[in-house]
Amino acid sequence: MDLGTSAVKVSAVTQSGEIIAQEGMDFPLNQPKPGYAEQNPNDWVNATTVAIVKLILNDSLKPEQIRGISYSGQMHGLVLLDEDNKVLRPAMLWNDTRSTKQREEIMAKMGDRFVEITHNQPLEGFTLPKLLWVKENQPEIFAKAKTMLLPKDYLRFRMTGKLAIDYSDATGTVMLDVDKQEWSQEILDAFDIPASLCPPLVRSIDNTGNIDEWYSMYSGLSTDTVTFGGGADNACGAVGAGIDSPSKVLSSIGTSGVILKYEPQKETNYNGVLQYEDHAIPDAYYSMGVTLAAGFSLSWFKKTFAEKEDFTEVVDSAAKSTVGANGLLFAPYIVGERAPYADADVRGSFIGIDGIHKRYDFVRAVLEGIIFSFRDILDIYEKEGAKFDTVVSIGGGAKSPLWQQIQANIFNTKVVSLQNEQGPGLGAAMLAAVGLGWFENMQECTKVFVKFKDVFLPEEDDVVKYQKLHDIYKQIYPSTKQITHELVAYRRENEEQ
Ligand SMILES: Nc1ncnc2c1ncn2[C@@H]1O[C@H](COP(=O)(O)OP(=O)(O)O)[C@@H](O)[C@H]1O
Ligand SMILES: O=C(CO)[C@@H](O)[C@H](O)COP(=O)(O)O
Repeated sequence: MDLGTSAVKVSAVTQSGEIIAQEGMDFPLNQPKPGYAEQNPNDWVNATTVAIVKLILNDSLKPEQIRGISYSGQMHGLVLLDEDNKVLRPAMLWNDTRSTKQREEIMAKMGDRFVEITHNQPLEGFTLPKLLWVKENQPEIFAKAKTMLLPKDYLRFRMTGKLAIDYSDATGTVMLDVDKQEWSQEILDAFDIPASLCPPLVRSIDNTGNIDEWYSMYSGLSTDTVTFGGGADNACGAVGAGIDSPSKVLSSIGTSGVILKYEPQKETNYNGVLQYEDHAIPDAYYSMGVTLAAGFSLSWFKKTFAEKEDFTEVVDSAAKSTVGANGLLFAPYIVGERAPYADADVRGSFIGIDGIHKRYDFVRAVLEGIIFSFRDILDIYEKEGAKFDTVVSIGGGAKSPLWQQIQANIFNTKVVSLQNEQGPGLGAAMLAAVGLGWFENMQECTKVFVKFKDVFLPEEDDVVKYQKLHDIYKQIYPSTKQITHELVAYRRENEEQ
């Protein structure tokens, strides 16, 4: 099960790694104020159940055939439960950036020590600043909170009645001591958070209990089906895309965008410039830079300017434009940014709008701007000495061959796609396959499950043009930071009146 931000996607995968059926269901994202991003955890459960029922009824999957279930989940989102395990407030998601004050307080109190423990900066997107926001702004809810879960862990809880979190999602809370691999008592003490809020830690391949009677009745699943720990969606995406060495890089275009590198050693620390997380693969790690609005920028554009049209046709229209969209650039900071600029209040821009531009130039600029932002992350890795020979492209954005060719040209590296762009869902299934004992380890499972499809090679002339355009693109952030901050402040003042 891949619990994304736009939808849940449930895939049925055989012992030889064939995806034999896939069902999904969308759910809404609520943005009631600037910087807020929330979802109702019950929407995740209902949407997942509808997808499971469709698998059983439409795809004729027999419940007793389903041996194991594992989970890939949107990261960092805060779900708070009371003493009866009832949801206390809407989940605050990874792209909710209201907690700048709390982020600053964490740094003021713990500074470099925080980065030493967690290998991360306490950015607004992560769970701890959100928890502190609730503590400060909704003390009556914080007082009632008995358990904190991340999105996929809430889903698992509703299916099994058991509380657990895997290490890859636990690092994303920035409350885990990465060196000790346990909840950081030092951080919990510093911010007066009861340790009992933190659920038990499990490995991604660990058995987390069978489907319980209630969920079996509700969904039609069998109580013989076993669940497994699962992982953060980017960890699972990397597993499903076969990112098993530091020379391959993952490019994921979901709601967010991610450039991710496999890290064999725990000791690596990017001092919070890039995220550093426990992997879903036991005893491995990964680092990544996140563009907050990748697929989200494209979906916003489509919803706003081409609502009734077919998604693929709108994306394909970008082929009518040129490299550089006839001199139009787009910066995808439409909900703020995380990497390389950790700035919750910057906003996006189209730069260079000309009377000759057509809508397809804007579409092209959106596709290119998102990949320029990915290029910024690759630049950080290359400065650190990394050398990549292959980019594996996953996520909804990987449905577009044009977008993958643009990636090959902007990255000046070979891009390959998967037979099914559902990397995180496949990765989750691989965790269940290893958990069930079908394979000795993740490496053995990768050999059978991960299958590549198309290859996109860099085209020399376009590579040169994109290098020039990226140099221009890099000027957008420093040139627009102040202006866009003032516009966000203006909006806040006016919405508060
Ligand atoms: N046909 C398409 N071509 C390119 N991109 C697409 C297409 N359809 C959807 N997308 C993009 O895929 C994104 C969703 O990707 P997905 O991996 O499902 O996200 P999530 O896991 O966050 O729910 C959307 O935001 C959209 O921009
Ligand atoms: O915040 C992050 C990673 O740190 C995001 O990547 C979320 O994990 C959401 O993923 P998608 O819904 O875009 O797949």
